[in-house]
Formats: sequence, structure tokens, C-alpha cells
Amino acid sequence: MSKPTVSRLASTRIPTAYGDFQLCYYSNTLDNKEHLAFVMGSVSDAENVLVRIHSECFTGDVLGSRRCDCGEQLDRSLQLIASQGAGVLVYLRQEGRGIGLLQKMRAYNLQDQGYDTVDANLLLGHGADERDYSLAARILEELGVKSIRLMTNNPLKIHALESEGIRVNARFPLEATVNADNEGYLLTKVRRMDHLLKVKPAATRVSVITAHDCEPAD
Ligand SMILES: Nc1nc2c(ncn2[C@@H]2O[C@H](COP(=O)(O)OP(=O)(O)OP(=O)(O)O)[C@@H](O)[C@H]2O)c(=O)[nH]1
Ligand SMILES: [Zn+2]
Repeated sequence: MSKPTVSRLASTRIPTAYGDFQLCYYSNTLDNKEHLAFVMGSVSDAENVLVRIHSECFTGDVLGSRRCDCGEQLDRSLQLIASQGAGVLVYLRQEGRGIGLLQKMRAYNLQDQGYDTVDANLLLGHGADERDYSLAARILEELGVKSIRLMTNNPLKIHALESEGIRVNARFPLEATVNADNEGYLLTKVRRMDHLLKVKPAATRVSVITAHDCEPAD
């Protein structure tokens, strides 16, 4: 099967609390969703660009839900990009790890009955994680990014990007604040999804395996 392609249809300046970003809107040949890149500084032809591949989470990103760490990761990654003066946040419309908002809401109800985030997906007839990173790779290529430092705790995301031809030179951990509502969820990500987090009891910070600096991606 041929690789999907992306086309940048528009780009506009978005001033934020962290400075000015360019919001780039992409069409693509894989799905009908509005995938985006939020770019600061000069990234074309650049090596080791600081990158976040963020999967849409309406409840966490927009509503500030404390069930997950998405909103905090979004905010922190924009802050980190601004602190470096350059970087890219790719915003993929893969709500609910690819199952969509409706099914994620049903999965939340199952979690309130005691199932974990993985089993809830499986009970609904979905995979644990249905995301695809091919469009993220094509967007990074379209921006001219040569190699990246990826802000993530998810090793599968690194492998998926590498298998799409992206050079991931380093991983930058993203801390999360543990609370009573997300503690079990974070623990499941560690135990069942191999996320690189050490979850301490609620009301403390999650301490990530390598706390503050980039580490080799492999
Ligand atoms: N199906 C489902 N999706 C969820 C749940 N909680 C968060 N999500 C979605 O999960 C996606 C974010 O994935 P995460 O597993 O939190 O993190 P990640 O992107 O794999 O890894 P990081 O790069 O470290 O953030 C977003 O699309 C959220 O909407 C849940 O309980 N069930
Ligand atoms: Zn979330």
C-alpha cells in the first residue's frame, strides 16, 4: 500500500502565553480529519527538533479533566518548545487512542465500574490502542524536520515513528501530577502499556525514570 500524503492548506500566527506559534492545517489522503502542527521558530532542515506528538483528548485538553494527564502534557510541551525557541507540536485527531470521543466516554463508564483503561477498550470491541503515526511522520517531513527529540513517556510511540522513517535521537520525559482521579490510570499505563513513568502516591509528582533531561531514544 502506498504511503498516505499530507498537504499544508493554511498556516497562521497564533499568539499564546508562551509566545507566537504558527498553526499549520493539513489535509491528507488517509482520513478526513483536521490534523495540525503548532510550530515555533525555525525547524526546516534542523536536527534534534523538540517535538510533541499529541493525540487529541477533548476531555483533558479542553475541559481540564483530571482523569488523564493530557492537558498537562499539552501545556508542558508548549512551554518546553518555547523555552528552546523552536519546536513542533503535532496535534493528531485520534481522540481516545483512536476510538473516538463517544467510545472513550463509554470506556470511562466501564472504568468507573472497575475495569482499567485497557480492558475497557477491549470490552467495547476495540484494540487497546488504535492510533496510527504515519500522518505525524509525513507532517514532520513536510516541515523539513531532519531528526527529533520526542517529548513522551510512551516507547511504542518512538518505535512507531522510527518505523515511519523519523530519526528519534532522544526522548524527553513529560511529568504528570498524580491525583486521586488519575492514579490508577497512570499505573495501568505503566503496567500494561509500558509507559516510562514511576507513579508515586497521589498528591506528589510522577517521577519519570530519567527525571529532567533527554535520554537516548533506544
Ligand atoms: N480509550 C481511551 N483513551 C484514553 C483514555 N484516557 C486517555 N485517552 C486518550 O489517550 C490519548 C493519549 O494517550 P496516552 O496513553 O495518555 O499517552 P500517549 O500519547 O500514548 O503517551 P505520551 O506521549 O507519554 O503522552 C488521547 O487520545 C486521549 O483521548 C482512556 O481511558 N481510554
Ligand atoms: Zn486525556
